[in-house]
This record gives sequence, C-alpha cells and structure tokens, in this order.
Amino acid sequence: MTALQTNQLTKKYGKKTVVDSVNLHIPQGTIFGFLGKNGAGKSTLINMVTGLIKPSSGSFEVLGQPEKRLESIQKEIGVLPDYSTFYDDLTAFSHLNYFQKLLKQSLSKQEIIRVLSQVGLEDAVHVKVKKFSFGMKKKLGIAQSIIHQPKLLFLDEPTSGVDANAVLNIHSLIKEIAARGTTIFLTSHNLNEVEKLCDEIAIMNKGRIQTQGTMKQLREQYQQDIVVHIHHRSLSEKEQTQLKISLTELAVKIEIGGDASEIIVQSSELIPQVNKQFVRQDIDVFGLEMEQPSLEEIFLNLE
Ligand SMILES: Nc1ncnc2c1ncn2[C@@H]1O[C@H](COP(=O)(O)OP(=O)(O)OP(=O)(O)O)[C@@H](O)[C@H]1O
Repeated sequence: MTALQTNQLTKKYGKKTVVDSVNLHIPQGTIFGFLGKNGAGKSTLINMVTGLIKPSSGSFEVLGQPEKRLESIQKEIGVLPDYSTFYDDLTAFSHLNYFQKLLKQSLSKQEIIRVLSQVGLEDAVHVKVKKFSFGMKKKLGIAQSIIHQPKLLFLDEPTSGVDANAVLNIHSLIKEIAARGTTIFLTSHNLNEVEKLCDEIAIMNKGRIQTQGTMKQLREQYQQDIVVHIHHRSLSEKEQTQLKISLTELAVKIEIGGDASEIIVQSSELIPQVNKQFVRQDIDVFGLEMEQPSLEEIFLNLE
C-alpha cells in the first residue's frame, strides 16, 4: 500500500502558488527525505496532507484513504509536535499520559515509561517539562508522535538545535521506528542526515518537486565528472608517460604520480577501461576509489 500519494496537489495564497501540481508517491515502509530551501513549500504540503489546511486543487491519499476520510485515519498518523504546545508544569510522564488519553489510547504506566526510555528519557520520566533542555523536548516530541504506534510519521526537523550525541540517538531511534514498519516522512535541512537515513529523497523548489529518487538515482542524474583515485606500484618516469598517453582518450583530467594517480572521467562505465590500461601495462593496482558527490553537492548545484 502507498503511505502517501499526491496528485497534482496545489495550494495558492491569492495569486501566489506555494505548492504547484505536486505528484508524490511514497511506498509504505520507507524513510522519505523531503528537502527544500526556506520557503520552498514543504510545510504547506505537509499541512495539507495532515489535514491542517485545504488544498486549492488536486488530491491526495494517506494510507489509502482520500482527503475526505482523513479523519478516520488520524490515529494512524504521527506528527512531531510544536514544542510551544507542551505544558511546562507537567512531567514527561504526565504529558504523555495526557496525550495518550486525548488519542483514546489505554497505555499502562509501564508502557508509557517504555516509550520514554525508547527515546532516551528514562532518567527524566518524573521531571517537569520546564526543566527540559531543547534536545530533551525534541525527544519528548518524538515520544508523543509515536505513542500510538502510527503507520505514517511526519518528522519536521527532528534534530535541529540538538547536540551531536542526541542527534545520533535520534537517528538510531528513527531507524528503529522505521524497522518496525512505520513510514517516515522526514523534513530536514541537514543533508548529511537525509543522505544517511533516507531510502528515497524529493527536493522541492518554488513549490514544485524538482527531483525525486534514491540517492543512487540522484547521483546518476546530477553527477557530471567522477574523480577516481588509484594507488599503484611505483612507476618510472617512462611508465608514467606511457600510462598518461594510454588514458588520454578516456579521461578529461589525468594526473599520474609515482605511486598514486588521480583521473577524472565523465561516466562510471569508463572506470573498468581505465583499470584495463593499468593491467595492460603490467601495473599492479592496490586500490581504486571513486569520489561520489554528496547530497549536499547535488542540492547546491540545483537551481
Ligand atoms: N498562510 C499563508 N499565507 C500566505 N503565504 C503563505 C502562507 N503560508 C505560507 N506562505 C508562503 O508560502 C511559501 C512556502 O512556505 P512554507 O512554510 O511551506 O515553506 P517551507 O519550505 O516549509 O520553508 P521552511 O524550510 O522555511 O520551513 C512561503 O513563501 C510562505 O511565505
């Protein structure tokens, strides 16, 4: 089943089209990364598919249900809350307890404590929210968003403003939640995070989906030159010259060194042919590494 599907989904404010004919298809069980610069339209799209605002046109389905039946599956959806909605005088436990009752859940005391432990708040179960650090509030927010074991979870910037250790904890937690079968829709400005966690990525720009695919597909789509680092046995000056001549047709840049060389090719299919030239000249190759563009480079190169 599809966790989320949008068909020509559009939102206009006056004459301004903020979300423009978006078609997304998110299979269940994926961690889907949703990227875009400030003002690209990400929150507007999320607000439409979670029922907070009405689309101007187009349609969507969440967990197989159309917009008009969104109410019936609200309990299957989790959304990382805005921290301003926390009650400062409640403890983490009371906060979750209150929230689960709102969702008409009937978790036992132990089960609530287990959710708090799951997000790493086991030492803060009875601490009031007003004493929480920012990172602790993020974790409590995640606990709140997963307390009803949603099938689809929207996490908007789950690690922004959180220290490095807590970021790692939150990443492990996101992977655990996904491993249990929850589809995760992750918005983040941290491209490393998205690259590390997400199965599939969509990049939004000025209301439109500019590109969508797995990291591998995005690399293939946006990769131009590939830098290949080759470690080899020591070469004499004569061998270096011969090698350079043999690679001229294949590479756009060739730097042959004594025991390591850097070669730039325009397609990954040329790499075996580069390797063949080394073999042909009886040069032992000890290592061959390919430099892949990061999501950050791909993102920055998009208009
Ligand atoms: N209620 C509204 N009325 C008019 N314009 C709006 C409204 N809500 C959002 N916008 C405009 O829509 C555009 C997209 O905003 P949105 O919040 O969806 O972007 P975003 O991609 O989530 O950005 P960020 O990364 O900063 O959160 C912005 O230009 C914003 O000013």
